[in-house]
Amino acid sequence: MLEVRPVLQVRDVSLGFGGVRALTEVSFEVNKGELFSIIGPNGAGKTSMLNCISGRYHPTSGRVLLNGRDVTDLTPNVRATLGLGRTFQNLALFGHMSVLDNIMVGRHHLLRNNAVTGALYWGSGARREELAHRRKVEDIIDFLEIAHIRKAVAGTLPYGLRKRVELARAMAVEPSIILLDEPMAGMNLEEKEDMARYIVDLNEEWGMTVVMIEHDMGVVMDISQRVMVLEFGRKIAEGLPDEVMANERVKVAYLGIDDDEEAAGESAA
Ligand SMILES: Nc1ncnc2c1ncn2[C@@H]1O[C@H](COP(=O)(O)OP(=O)(O)OP(=O)(O)O)[C@@H](O)[C@H]1O
Repeated sequence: MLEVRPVLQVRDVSLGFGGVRALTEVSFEVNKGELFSIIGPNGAGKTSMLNCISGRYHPTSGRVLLNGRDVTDLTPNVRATLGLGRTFQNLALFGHMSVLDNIMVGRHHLLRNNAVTGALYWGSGARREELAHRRKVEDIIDFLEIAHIRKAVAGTLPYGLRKRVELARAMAVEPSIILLDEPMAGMNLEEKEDMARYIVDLNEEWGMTVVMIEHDMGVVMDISQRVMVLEFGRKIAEGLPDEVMANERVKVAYLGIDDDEEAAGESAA
């Protein structure tokens, strides 16, 4: 039987900033094709965890494995070449560049022929490669329905569209897993619904493995296949959305609902 290897394995990851323990021995795995969300109250360690996975932070202890390979000591750029894509909580687009150029930047490391060889051998391999890249980028543009703004300067676009362009750029890397840091933050309801649909399609139609941090609980519970809950840097629950919602510790820690208190309140009334 074929072994199903997780795309992402996080093993006993701890992270400290001076006296602050941002993460304490957190372990979890994400399988190919999953849409996995990390939730928790403010300061629970969600962004710290995403940064440990992407390589922006290095865990004080513990390991991070990508497609079975230990990447703990590798830089974010090397992790990107190994199939890790990400978007940021605060947008990280090149504001002065066009939408198309922003997306092409995402594909830069995939270009085998660089500018010099491309100039020398234009008309052969480099040209074919360039065309293949353009086609891939066009697929992404079609998928995210941003064809009408391809030439627009990224910095001039409304926030919701800039978030979509950022997703396009992350997709352009052709990652085996994509990390989404609060993809709906700052969006209105309509923009949120659109983004949720793109994420679900990305997962279901493109088969992309997704790890998402998101504060909007409704969206998280609607679209995630599995959810992990952090509190004070520790994992307090992991499972199907319904299981997590029903978990007593989660209700108290995250939602501020205590069933015992509720029952006591009802019987006193
Ligand atoms: N660069 C840093 N330097 C010092 N402390 C940090 C740093 N980054 C995070 N922390 C601390 O680590 C803890 C976890 O923070 P983190 O931002 O990971 O939580 P979070 O769950 O993402 O919070 P939020 O939902 O508010 O974004 C917090 O106590 C935070 O103050």
